[in-house]
Amino acid sequence: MDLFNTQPAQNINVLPQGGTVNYYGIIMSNQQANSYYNCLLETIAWKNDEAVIFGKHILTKRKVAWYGDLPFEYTYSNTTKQALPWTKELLELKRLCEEKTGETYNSCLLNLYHNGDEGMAWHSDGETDLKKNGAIASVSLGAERKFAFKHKETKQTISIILQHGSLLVMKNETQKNWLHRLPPTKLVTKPRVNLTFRTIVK
Ligand SMILES: O=C(O)CCC(=O)C(=O)O
Ligand SMILES: [Fe+2]
Repeated sequence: MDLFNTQPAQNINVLPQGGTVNYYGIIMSNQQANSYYNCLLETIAWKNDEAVIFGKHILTKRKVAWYGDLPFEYTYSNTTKQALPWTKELLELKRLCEEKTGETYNSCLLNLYHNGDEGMAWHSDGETDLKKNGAIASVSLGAERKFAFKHKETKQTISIILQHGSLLVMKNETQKNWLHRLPPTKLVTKPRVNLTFRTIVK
């Protein structure tokens, strides 16, 4: 028994209603987290994210990558990407998430935020080829960042700090009822890598 555990318990829902978000806290040793962080920075096929906004092609500062079991096509921000085959480290992290959450995943979207200038605006992960109400497992490596939820109707907001080597899971009706974002901040000068393991249905 961990008498001095200061993390919220993983079976506690961070959301008060309309969805389930479990924060598991740090799920690996600091050494493991450092080594995944360094390795992913070097081995992932990072690309500036392409988005189409009002018909204009733009490149975001944040970098992204998309991996999966099959060369799935994945459309978001009005552009289509094709999944690359898993790397050794991504498969290890996928299995760790599956073991911790009791769910399975077949794809992973990675984000690289170079510093606090880069973030992600309010959205929900409701793309049509994602499994409806499927779990999304989010692993954070590198700089600690704030992550926030906003209820679509009540506008209630909840925020949480995502630590180096931590796991957060969003499931059930979270995407239907809540938006989430990674707010930009002047306080963070170091990179953060985020991996979201998802289930694509075709
Ligand atoms: O960087 C994060 O923690 C969240 C990323 C996210 O919401 C997404 O990729 O859909
Ligand atoms: Fe998201």
